[in-house]
Amino acid sequence: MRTIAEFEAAARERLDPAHYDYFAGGAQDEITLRDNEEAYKRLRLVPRVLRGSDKRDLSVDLLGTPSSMPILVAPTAFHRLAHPDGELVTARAAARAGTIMIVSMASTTAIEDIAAAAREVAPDPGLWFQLYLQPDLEFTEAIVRRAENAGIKAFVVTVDSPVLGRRERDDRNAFHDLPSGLFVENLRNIGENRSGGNTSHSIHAPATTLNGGASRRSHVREIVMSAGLNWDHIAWLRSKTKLPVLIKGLLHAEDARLAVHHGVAGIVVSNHGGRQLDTVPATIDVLPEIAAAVGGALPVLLDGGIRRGTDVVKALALGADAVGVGRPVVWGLAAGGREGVSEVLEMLRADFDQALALCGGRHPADLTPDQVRR
Ligand SMILES: Cc1cc2nc3c(=O)[nH]c(=O)nc-3n(C[C@H](O)[C@H](O)[C@H](O)COP(=O)(O)O)c2cc1C
Ligand SMILES: CC(C)CC(=O)C(=O)O
Repeated sequence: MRTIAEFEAAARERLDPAHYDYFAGGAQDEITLRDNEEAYKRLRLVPRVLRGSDKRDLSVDLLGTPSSMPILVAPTAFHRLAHPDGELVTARAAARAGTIMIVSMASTTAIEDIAAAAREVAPDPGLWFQLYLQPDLEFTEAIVRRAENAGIKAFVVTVDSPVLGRRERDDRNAFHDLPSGLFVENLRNIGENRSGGNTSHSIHAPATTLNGGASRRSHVREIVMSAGLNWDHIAWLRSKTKLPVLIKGLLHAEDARLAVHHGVAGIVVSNHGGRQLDTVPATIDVLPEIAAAVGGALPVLLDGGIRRGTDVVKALALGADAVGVGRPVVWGLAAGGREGVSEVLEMLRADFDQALALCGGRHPADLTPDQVRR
């Protein structure tokens, strides 16, 4: 396979149509979902020449976590819907690629098992952990401790989901529950026997379904999207961990300034792959103003719509330190398991390396805003 689109086609053939729709879909009219990719097609690259772009080095260091390339695995939920071994496979492939995997809190494999799988491949894998801060802060703190003990190196708090976006494909398919046997393993009650529990987890956990509401029989909690979150919760998390705390899902330059003010370690410019508020801008279109607001004070990551090496080049040139890929990894996983994820990551690496060379760069940091035109 030569492109991410070919991986998506192969994944679609293998997946249950409702699960394909869950992975592929976005909110409402999917305007932002499409625009994330379309926005890159509106931008043109202006290469520099005669700069000796041999001996390229794609590696970056992000808040103390080294990555072999500025292309990370964005957090996506429910990998066992795509492959029986789910996140174990994704983690091994990311570790083999030497890149950072941001593990979703809504993984269908426990963080301890994901970390162990990554360690089979690399002694010190770059695993970060995405958090939906739960209103039950004691419970949230317990998850934080679990992830720390598993050896993760940073927390990424998702802040674009005060309520869940309306995904009409899921409504049409009545896809609101994980199939029996699959659980959001990180939400099992701490100390609970992992083999216990037999009730499906509800995906569309409404904010009214509160802690422990999944079922009286099961001890797997529902994920709660809490609209009450504010900057104090970020301060709270920072007081509970020594690890870097990033926030994911901001699009407004003023929020980027506030992130700097509140001492977060880094930000991820993201619209959740067009799955939350529809009609928000493509992430690449707001990146320049956010990069300007941050002014280099902290690392800026971006995700949404990255499918080609040229997309990576454009994002780095416009101010991102690294990018995340969500669906491409899921397509690799569904189409070909560990080999599939590895192929997707290596395809993106090679594509980026070539585009970097053609732009006259040797290192991700060589790319500059004047190399991108609208
Ligand atoms: C199927 C799916 C599940 C996702 N689950 C999560 C999640 O659990 N936590 C989160 O912060 N973001 C989640 N995201 C958003 C991704 O982290 C990321 O922002 C988005 O997928 C990037 O866009 P891309 O898929 O075009 O690369 C999910 C995205 C998809 C497609
Ligand atoms: C558990 C879900 C809310 C995961 C998610 O963020 C998504 O599906 O976009």
